[in-house]
Amino acid sequence: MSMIAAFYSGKSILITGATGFMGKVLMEKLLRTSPDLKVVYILVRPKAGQTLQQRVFQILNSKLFEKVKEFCPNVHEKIRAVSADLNQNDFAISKEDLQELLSCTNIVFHCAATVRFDDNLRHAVQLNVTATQQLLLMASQMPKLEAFIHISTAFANCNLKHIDEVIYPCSVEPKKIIDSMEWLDDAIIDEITPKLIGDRPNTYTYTKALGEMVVQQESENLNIAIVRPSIVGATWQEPFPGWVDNLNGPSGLIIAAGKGFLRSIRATPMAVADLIPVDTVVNLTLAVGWYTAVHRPKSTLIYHCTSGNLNPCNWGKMGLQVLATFEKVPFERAFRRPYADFTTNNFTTHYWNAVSHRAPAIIYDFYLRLTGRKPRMTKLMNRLLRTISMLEYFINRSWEWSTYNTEMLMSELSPEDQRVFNFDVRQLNWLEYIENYVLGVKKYLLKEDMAGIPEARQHLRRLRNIHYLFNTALFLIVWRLLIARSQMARNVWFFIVSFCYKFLSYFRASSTLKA
Ligand SMILES: CCCCCCCCCCCCCCCCCCCCCCCCCC(=O)SCCNC(=O)CCNC(=O)[C@H](O)C(C)(C)COP(=O)(O)OP(=O)(O)OC[C@H]1O[C@@H](n2cnc3c(N)ncnc32)[C@H](O)[C@@H]1OP(=O)(O)O
Ligand SMILES: NC(=O)C1=CN([C@@H]2O[C@H](COP(=O)(O)OP(=O)(O)OC[C@H]3O[C@@H](n4cnc5c(N)ncnc54)[C@H](OP(=O)(O)O)[C@@H]3O)[C@@H](O)[C@H]2O)C=CC1
Repeated sequence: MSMIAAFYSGKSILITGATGFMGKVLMEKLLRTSPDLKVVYILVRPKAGQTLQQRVFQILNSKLFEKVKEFCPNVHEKIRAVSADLNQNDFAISKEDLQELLSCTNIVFHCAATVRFDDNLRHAVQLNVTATQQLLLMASQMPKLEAFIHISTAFANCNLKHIDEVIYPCSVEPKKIIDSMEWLDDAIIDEITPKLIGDRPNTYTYTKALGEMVVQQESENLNIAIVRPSIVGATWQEPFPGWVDNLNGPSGLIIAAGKGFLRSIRATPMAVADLIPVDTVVNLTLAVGWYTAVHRPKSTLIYHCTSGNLNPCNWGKMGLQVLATFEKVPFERAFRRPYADFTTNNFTTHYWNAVSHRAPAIIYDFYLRLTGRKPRMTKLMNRLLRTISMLEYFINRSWEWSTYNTEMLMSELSPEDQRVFNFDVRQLNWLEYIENYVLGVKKYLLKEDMAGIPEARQHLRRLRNIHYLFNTALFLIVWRLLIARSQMARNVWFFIVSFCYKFLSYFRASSTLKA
């Protein structure tokens, strides 16, 4: 019997960010392994014209939740969606709902965040710092609370090379930042943002670091732990391999490469690709919830959920395996044949951006215009290049994260828990994982049918022929222009033609003699 699964039975669990990538997998695993839990409260906001009930219905009826229903047929009754917007004061939760949450919650998993790298500081602070502070305040009024688990990121301190499982203070107190956001206007905030974030690459990593400081400040009153995952990728094993549902991390770039948009990217092939499967993060998070509640460690423990120090994979190996998988399972309706390479300096990056990204986009838009359609490729390509520029920071550096607490926790688990809540990334076979990841992107993100593979292959063959034809035509045009303008080109052309003529005459003469 799993001690962790038994621990969650009968419990009331509050999850923020349950509609997000990680939140969904967390909810799924909880319901599958502890179907006897009392209730899962999820804070949800209406979004994109959908009410919260519609959103929850859609999630629970998705492929991800198919297996859960075998173990927990009344899954709909176990989920209680509470209308809440973390951007609002007191989360805009109704009084009755708030009362129920305060009086019943046993465990809090705080996953909600803005993970956008380009968010303005005000919004990032609101969600990643102020909302965390407010949730902690709520938690401090929960008499039955046993543990509060905060999901941060291993990149909160990406300005350092070696990162320990400790909280590193930021130069300005989070409370001061929160206060200043109330009275500073947007223009001034934009101006001071670079100074505040310092040597971090974006507001996301900075506000996640501030969020950790807020958590630390409340840790005297609460039983808290922090989980810091690195780059969260598709599922490794559970509920099935390769599940992914958003473009974050490598997923968007896998699509861009598979569809032939992305042809080169500035990356360091030997830099560690610190990817971690989402089910591994969820297993660790649930184990941390159990350990924090049952063992009540004296201080706030931080757990790194990273792969680099235990089972490293680099971007070069990952890229090659991604490309190899495209050979086996091509994506449908590709723009160009999938081929991409890493560039390592500014000059080659600019060159390949111009030749492999911008030029084909301009040519394709010209073709769209000629055929009376609206050009769109240049715009799309510009957005892709902007996205890449924001991810580059993370694929050209390596970090070292210590994992003492994570390893300590692993050793505390019973063999059964180590199996059911496996977060031992040493068992991960990268090549198999990446292949399943690419397949998952095709099936669950692009919603492409495997039956369409022969047609996709045929489309790629057509693209190859167009490519050869285009290159030959281009060569002939350039050559023709050169011959018209340069004596040297004419001499070379004359030499080649006469050489071919002589060769053919010799060949013809020798075959006549033999006959
Ligand atoms: C040796 C030879 C081998 C050769 C091999 C060659 C290999 C070739 C194979 C390639 C694979 C191998 C390399 C993998 C490298 C992975 C790097 C990962 C680093 C991640 C580090 C994370 C560390 C921190 C982890 C954390 O702790 S946090 C979680 C991470 N957080 C994020 O990853 C948010 C990022 N995103 C945004 O910050 C916003 O997305 C924003 C970007 C501002 C746009 O924003 P915007 O343009 O305003 O609007 P959107 O609506 O968002 O998107 C607008 C348009 O961009 C598209 N699009 C959104 N996203 C992405 C995305 N990712 N990738 C691509 N496209 C994307 C979207 O499809 C939409 O297209 P459209 O609709 O126009 O067609
Ligand atoms: N993905 C990754 O690579 C990594 C993620 N993390 C951390 O893991 C956690 C989860 O990330 P992930 O699941 O990937 O992120 P997602 O963007 O997929 O999910 C974010 C969640 O936060 C919710 N949320 C955002 N704004 C609000 C709001 N105003 N009110 C209520 N809910 C809101 C979203 O709700 P809605 O659906 O309504 O938008 C969604 O459920 C985050 O704390 C992130 O920092 C850490 C390392 C890496």
